[in-house]
Amino acid sequence: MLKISSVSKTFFPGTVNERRALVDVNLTLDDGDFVTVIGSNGAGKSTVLNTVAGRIIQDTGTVSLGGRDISRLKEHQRAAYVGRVFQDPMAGTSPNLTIEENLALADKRGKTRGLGLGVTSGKRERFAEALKVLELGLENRLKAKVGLLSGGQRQALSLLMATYTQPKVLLLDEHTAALDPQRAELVTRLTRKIVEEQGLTTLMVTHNMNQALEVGNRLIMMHEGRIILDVDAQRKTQLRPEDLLEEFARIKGGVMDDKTMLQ
Ligand SMILES: Nc1ncnc2c1ncn2[C@@H]1O[C@H](COP(=O)(O)OP(=O)(O)OP(=O)(O)O)[C@@H](O)[C@H]1O
Repeated sequence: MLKISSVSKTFFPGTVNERRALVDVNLTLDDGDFVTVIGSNGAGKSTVLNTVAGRIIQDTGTVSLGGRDISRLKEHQRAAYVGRVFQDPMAGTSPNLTIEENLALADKRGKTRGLGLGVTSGKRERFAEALKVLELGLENRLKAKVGLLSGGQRQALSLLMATYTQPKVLLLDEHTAALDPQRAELVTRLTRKIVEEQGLTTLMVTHNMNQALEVGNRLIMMHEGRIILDVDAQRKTQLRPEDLLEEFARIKGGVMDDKTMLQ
């Protein structure tokens, strides 16, 4: 279970640049919950993910995973529990290393690092088996440098790497946004498959409302640092993107003018 309790975060407090990124955010995910997160620009979506990952430490409140308070753990100390995929396909992989070396890195995540990235034949077999899930034929290219892969292939590999050691929570930060529609579709399909097969507890930020409605078993909408809407699985199946825009306008008394929210 992931529990975010009364978390607030203000950047540059007391200055002209003060930004209240999170205001008393409460969110509990049961094991296996797959929650999509939407909201206007600057709503606090990435900051929520950053506080779970430990990249940002909240001012007040706590974050706990499986009943353990991880609030004060540094990002690298949470690496064993938290998998993350970013928007940039280049961010999750090392271009100068081969596919199998990248997977060896993923395999070591959160463990004490040894010196080299020695890939034994046993490991190689396991990597090849895992790569088959992606249906991209990468299992036949274990010794290819990752820098040679396309953006979509790299993002699929990033996803596999982020989930390789079955993290307690998976954080997806607009991880399909930089891909063309076909590749985005592929990575979305793989995401559903991997999350479902491993029963991963997942938070996925997206600007694509169709994707937010189609994927996962719950949806939250954020605005100005707060969760303003929380939709369960059943209600989610009945909603259309237009309904979300209407909900936003109803709650905030304004119009969602972010074009990207209309995708
Ligand atoms: N590291 C930081 N330093 C200073 N301000 C930050 C930092 N990270 C976020 N902010 C500010 O906090 C607020 C929330 O930002 P956040 O990135 O969480 O929004 P978001 O919902 O992910 O937005 P977007 O959809 O535009 O990516 C914004 O006002 C942003 O400028």
